[in-house]
Amino acid sequence: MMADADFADCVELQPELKRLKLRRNNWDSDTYEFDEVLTEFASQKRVYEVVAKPVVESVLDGYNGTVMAYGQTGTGKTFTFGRLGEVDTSDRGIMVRSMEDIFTDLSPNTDSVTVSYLQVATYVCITAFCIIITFIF
Ligand SMILES: Nc1ncnc2c1ncn2[C@@H]1O[C@H](COP(=O)(O)OP(=O)(O)OP(=O)(O)O)[C@@H](O)[C@H]1O
Repeated sequence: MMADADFADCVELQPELKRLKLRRNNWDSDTYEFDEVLTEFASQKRVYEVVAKPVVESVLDGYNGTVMAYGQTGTGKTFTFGRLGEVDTSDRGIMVRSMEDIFTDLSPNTDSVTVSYLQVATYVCITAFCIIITFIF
């Protein structure tokens, strides 16, 4: 068994600073700043509020919106977007939460909604998951 001192995480998340640190080695690292850094402890609600809710709100103001997840296979794109939350409603993903907010806001007699959903896989198993929402008044 390896002693703790023999290895260290090469990626360090600093959510409170909205930063991600990539260690090159023990004495050198690069730091990247983001609009938001979400850890594995972030709830589906928090992810929705940070990532997709602003897009939904702008859609409801008449703009087109796209939310896209991109990453290696198994990193959680389907979980983050597609969970229905049938057993536990707190599991609901971005697509369900977006629809809830859009259909709460619209007037069925005058408004029309189109939703496109796309999943693509590249040959190295990096996949992208995308929802495009258009709200037409
Ligand atoms: N935030 C999370 N909390 C708990 N489990 C998660 C979370 N995100 C992903 N998982 C689990 O990790 C596994 C892989 O997630 P998922 O299928 O969403 O990955 P993916 O990026 O869509 O993969 P692929 O590109 O192969 O479709 C699943 O078992 C899923 O339940």
